Amino acid sequence: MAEKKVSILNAFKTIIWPKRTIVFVGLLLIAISKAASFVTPIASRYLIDDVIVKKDINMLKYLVAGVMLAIFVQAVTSFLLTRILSVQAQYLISELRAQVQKKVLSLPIRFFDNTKSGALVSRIMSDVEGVRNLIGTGLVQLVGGIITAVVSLILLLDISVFMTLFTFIPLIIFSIIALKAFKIIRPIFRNRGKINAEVKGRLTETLGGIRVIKGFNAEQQEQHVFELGVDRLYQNVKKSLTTTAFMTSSSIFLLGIATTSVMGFGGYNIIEGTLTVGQFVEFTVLLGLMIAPIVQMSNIGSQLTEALAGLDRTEELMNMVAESNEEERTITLDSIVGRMRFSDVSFSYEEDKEVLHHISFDVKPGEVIALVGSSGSGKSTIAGLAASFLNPNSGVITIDGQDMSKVNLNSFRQHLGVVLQDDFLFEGTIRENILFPRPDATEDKLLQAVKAAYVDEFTSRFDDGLDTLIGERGVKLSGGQRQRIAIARAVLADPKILILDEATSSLDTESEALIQKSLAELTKGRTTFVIAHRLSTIRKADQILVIENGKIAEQGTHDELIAAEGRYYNLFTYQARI
Ligand SMILES: Nc1ncnc2c1ncn2[C@@H]1O[C@H](COP(=O)(O)OP(=O)(O)OP(=O)(O)O)[C@@H](O)[C@H]1O
Repeated sequence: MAEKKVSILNAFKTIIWPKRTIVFVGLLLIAISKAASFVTPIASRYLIDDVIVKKDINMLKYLVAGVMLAIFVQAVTSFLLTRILSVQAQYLISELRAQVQKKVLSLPIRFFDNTKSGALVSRIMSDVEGVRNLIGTGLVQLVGGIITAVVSLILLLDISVFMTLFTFIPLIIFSIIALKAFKIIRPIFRNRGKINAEVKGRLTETLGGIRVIKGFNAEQQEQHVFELGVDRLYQNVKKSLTTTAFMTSSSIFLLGIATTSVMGFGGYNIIEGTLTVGQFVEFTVLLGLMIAPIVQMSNIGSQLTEALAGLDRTEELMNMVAESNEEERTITLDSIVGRMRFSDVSFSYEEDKEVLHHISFDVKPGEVIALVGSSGSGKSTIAGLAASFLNPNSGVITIDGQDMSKVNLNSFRQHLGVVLQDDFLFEGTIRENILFPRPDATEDKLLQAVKAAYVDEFTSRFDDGLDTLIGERGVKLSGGQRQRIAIARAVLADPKILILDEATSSLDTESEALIQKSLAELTKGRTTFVIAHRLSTIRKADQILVIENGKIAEQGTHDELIAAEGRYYNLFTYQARI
């Protein structure tokens, strides 16, 4: 994936500007809040110089009332800031997550072959959280901090130019160090997101493949891989911590110098009579008011940096090309009969490594076409092309005479159904799993599908029938039962074109018979591409393509191919893997 940085300008344009009203309200609130924060230090000068020295009770009342009011204003603005900005930021995060997920789902299958799903989960869920710091309190605090620092500076200069300059030099040095540090930290944060995603991705795979890991006694190996991953994460955090630690310690040192100067010069000026005690106290409190946001800014700065890094990655993803190009794919298929033709189709996953060479064949509507051949010969690739998951490098695939590369993918896929080897069932009830391609199907249709796939044969034995929970928290189903649910799902979807990857696992004869019967029901009247592993399926196919090394080695019906005594005959007679 190409590295691409979103400039702050870009983040401003796409995230902050559309929410300008809310950000403006936030800025207004922070300005009010900060203005109120100056009341206490100013009041403290009057308290010492006027109220205490001149014993002015009347003024004391005004001072106390003023300070109370200021504190009340600060409390209210702080509540509103969090309430308005943080809620808005969280809303934006959920909106962005939905957008990113939509984008991810629109990417071609090839993308998913090359990207860990754990990494994608982190892209969708974590990376967009940076918005919280842009729209939320981060940016506003930064602006608030700047306002406070500038106003304090003016007030400080008003009290004593000399003292201010002396305290200011260390602060300038600190700011320069902080800016340099951010430059170092930003790429570290960027990298952290990547490492996090990789480690999470591997962990998800480890947990998903626990049977294989335990089966091969490979826990140690996985532990090792994970330890390396968390160590990379640790090294990354360590690097950023070193920089932050350096920043913190230099801030302590430089601020110490500033404080010492204030003590020295302040004490001297009071003795000399050029500074009142009240002014001295005001100066000290104001200095604190100015320094606090500067120190805080280093924190906010790194938050903003992290936010921008996360958004960089989101932007990268959002710029990827979706599989369906609506401008090129202009043909809409409202209804189809299901005639498919491959004309001189070649395909390669990687450049210069062609895996299918000049494939041509015709499938009539409703025909079952069996793809057989040794492992790696290209059967799944042909099925992938027929399902529009892949696009040919050269040659043309047509559906009902229309060039598939010009057909709108959604309009084609509404006529498509897939039943794959390791079919995907998710947490939920059996009913939900069958209904998922057609959530609005009537109960009648659902029951028909359930019957056709012989799902009722086992659900009738469950107390909750079709509403039985499956998955982690539910009942565990056998391979054959899972397959039948997948078949029922396809029957309900009622596609015109069906891609069927027959399971290789052998089932007991009874299950096998039920699956065969339900498959016969499913393929009736549908153009079916079946990656066939069972003799019974192949025998019944209208057409068999024997694929070898990405080419069609033989083509015909079972009887024709047996009579020809060629490759198929050999596969068949030697009971090789077909
Ligand atoms: N995502 C991919 N990226 C790169 N090469 C791939 C990819 N998928 C498959 N291939 C290669 O393409 C060739 C054909 O693979 P394909 O999966 O179509 O074979 P198959 O006949 O279905 O095999 P099997 O019966 O083992 O599933 C193989 O050489 C394989 O290594």
